Amino acid sequence: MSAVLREADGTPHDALVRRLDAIDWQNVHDDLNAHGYAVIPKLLDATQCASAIALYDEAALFRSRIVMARHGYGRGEYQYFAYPLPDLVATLRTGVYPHLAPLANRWSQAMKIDVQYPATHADFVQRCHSAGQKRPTPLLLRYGADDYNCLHQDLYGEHAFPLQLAVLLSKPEEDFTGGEFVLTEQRPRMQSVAEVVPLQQGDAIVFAVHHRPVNGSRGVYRVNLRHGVSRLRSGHRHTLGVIFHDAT
Ligand SMILES: O=C(O)CCC(=O)C(=O)O
Ligand SMILES: [Fe+2]
Repeated sequence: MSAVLREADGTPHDALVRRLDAIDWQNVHDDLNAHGYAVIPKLLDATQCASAIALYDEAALFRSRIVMARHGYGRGEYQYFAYPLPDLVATLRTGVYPHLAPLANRWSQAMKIDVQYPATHADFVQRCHSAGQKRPTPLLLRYGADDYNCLHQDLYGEHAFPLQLAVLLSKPEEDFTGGEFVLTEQRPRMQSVAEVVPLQQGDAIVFAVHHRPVNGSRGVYRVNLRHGVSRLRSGHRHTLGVIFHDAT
């Protein structure tokens, strides 16, 4: 291959940045406004998914490992990355954030929450660090047969970015069965609604961490979201989770 071609192809980092730039973010915002989540098909290719799964066994990359059953979180395990984050994770975190911050700000205003988010992730994470939230929260999750993830919210301190991202790294029906991504919405004085989100390998889901605004007949109200994973019937399932705020 000629040097010119190599330059044009660029590094894996460049490829992911180009992929992020090609996304129709208005469409992502529209889906988030309508449903509280948006799917970005094929955010990562099969090679990127395989490299991300392989990171799980590199203990030095992580700051802690959680066995979910020990805490009543479900069954399965996950590990939080340490700083510095691996390239792929850092690129996703800093590359996706600026596309979501404008929507986060509109949601704040709609819900009359007195918080605005800066345009860059560097500035937002600086805010977290100044408040003592210094530990990185991106994580890799690993589930086997009969494992599941209880409905939860990834809040780790006073500062919380209202949207997060998860990428399914494994192939449904081939690598695992069952293990569906589930979201619930608790509406004021009403019963909760559940939604199962079908994902393919490499698909990302962007979803509300905690609250989102919904337009009702008497103005905007707040719904409370939780997410989790239904029980795997067989196989292994890996996910990469990207949360934008750091933890205390
Ligand atoms: O494994 C999943 O799909 C859910 C992961 C999760 O809870 C997260 O990324 O915060
Ligand atoms: Fe989560």
